[in-house]
Amino acid sequence: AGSVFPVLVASLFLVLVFSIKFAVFCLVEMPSRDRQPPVAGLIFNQLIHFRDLFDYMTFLARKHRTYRLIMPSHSEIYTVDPANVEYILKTNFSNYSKGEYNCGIMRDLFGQGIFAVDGEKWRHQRKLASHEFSTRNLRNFSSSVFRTNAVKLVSKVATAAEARQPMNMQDLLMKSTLDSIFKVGFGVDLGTLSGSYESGNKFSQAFDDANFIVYWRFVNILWKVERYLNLGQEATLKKILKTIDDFVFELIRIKRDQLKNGTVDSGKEDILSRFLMESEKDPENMTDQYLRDIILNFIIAGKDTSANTLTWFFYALSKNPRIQEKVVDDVRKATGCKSHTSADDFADLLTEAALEKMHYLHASLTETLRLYPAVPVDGKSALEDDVLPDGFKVKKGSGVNIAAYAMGRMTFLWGDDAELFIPERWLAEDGSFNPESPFKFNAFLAGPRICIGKEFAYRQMKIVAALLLNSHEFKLVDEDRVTTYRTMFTLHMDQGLHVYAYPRM
Ligand code: HEM
Repeated sequence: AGSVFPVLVASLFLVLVFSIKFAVFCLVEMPSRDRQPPVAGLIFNQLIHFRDLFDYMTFLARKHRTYRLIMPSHSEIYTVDPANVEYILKTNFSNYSKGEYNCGIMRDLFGQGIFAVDGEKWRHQRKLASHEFSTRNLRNFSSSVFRTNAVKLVSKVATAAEARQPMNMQDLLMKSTLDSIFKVGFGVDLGTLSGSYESGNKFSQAFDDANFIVYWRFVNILWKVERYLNLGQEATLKKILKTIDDFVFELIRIKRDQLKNGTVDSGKEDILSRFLMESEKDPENMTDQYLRDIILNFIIAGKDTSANTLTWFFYALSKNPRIQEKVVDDVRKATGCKSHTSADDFADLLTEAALEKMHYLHASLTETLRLYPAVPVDGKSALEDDVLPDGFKVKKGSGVNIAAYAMGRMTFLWGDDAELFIPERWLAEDGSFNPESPFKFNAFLAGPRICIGKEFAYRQMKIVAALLLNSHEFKLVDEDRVTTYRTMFTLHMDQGLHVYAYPRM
């Protein structure tokens, strides 16, 4: 109790300072309209609304397309204006970096990995990763891994369907995508879906918990004090990070041994092996610690995003049986498969050409990302004073956030039916997919830091969705249950997605 007291005093003091600052803003700055974005509140408001944070941002964005929240050290600006988004992500890219504020929060988990660095470190990793993702080798290898793992997933679902048992699809999808990313990224069969590898499951749970606790720091301005005193969530995080680190360093050790013994197949080197070979040329910079960071960033990039999107996709389809049937028609037409086929046979039909023909499935996944973007908010920091296209000033050091979740719900962007799930909005008259500007639909962001894995993710999601839907029909266990997210970096469904599956003819 003794160590809690200083935190309590510090909190009260900060609340007092904040309240005075806020009063000064309201009384002095607001009426004079210095053309900074309107103040929508204090960062404390986000603390109160932490559980429904992204909906709270949506609520504020309906009032002001660009607004700011006041913090002790700086303002955090939020925008849903596509012109601003284009300006921040592309036109004046060099003025909007991740910044020390965001990177400082993320460092314990993400280290010096691509998500949490700027400048030279970012350029180096971006170049290496972009090269990897563009190779035909990786495309072929990853597609075959996706097919193999999706067939295993169908078999899990079939077992539950036969026993008429409900299943948590989010859990199964998370395990399946984690297995895929480990195989493609690091050449390792983790086997979390089959439950064959206990430490893989422990690692996965630790990773999700760390994602949640680190995100909490964005609203808990006392996190550094708590970390220093080793209290509460910060004490838990410390333990979790140890589990994560032990696991990843062991992985690096195994891969280094494999490389030394020449047991890596040179035609199919996974991404980690390539980074390791790179590290031999540059051992001073590419230390084990740096490799650990690259690996963790890669996992969060590749596991949570695709699994979260698929989870919301199955949720939307279970809510809309008509759309579910249309997706099944689409995948069967594209593969030339007239009725039920075994998962193994159907997987062979999922060639790149067939996947490209699946316009309705592509539209449904994109509609999912519009309403449930896997990365719901993306934060940058202004290096210099600036003025956004909507005329609002940005002060040096301000946070600038692109609120993708809120953007997907704006009627001024998507029309009065913005909150409804309508894949058809993405289709041209001839049924082909019609993309939107990446500054309006920004689930993958845009500009020089656009997601590297976009094509990879669509390919994976299409293979998994096609195989599952060709074999089973999905219905929610409880139609009336309120479904929401767990606030963190990625849009996890809170409490999972519980469905029944029925074999499809
Ligand atoms: C539905 C799936 C996905 C979505 C919605 C998505 C979205 C995003 C977003 C919003 C960012 C920007 C994050 C930021 O700057 O803070 C990003 C970056 C990135 N994504 Fe994805 N992503 C997906 C899948 C993947 C996959 C499967 C991979 C790789 C296996 C991947 C690799 C990356 C990488 C390496 C970056 C960092 C790019 C940079 O900073 O230059 N993503 N992604």
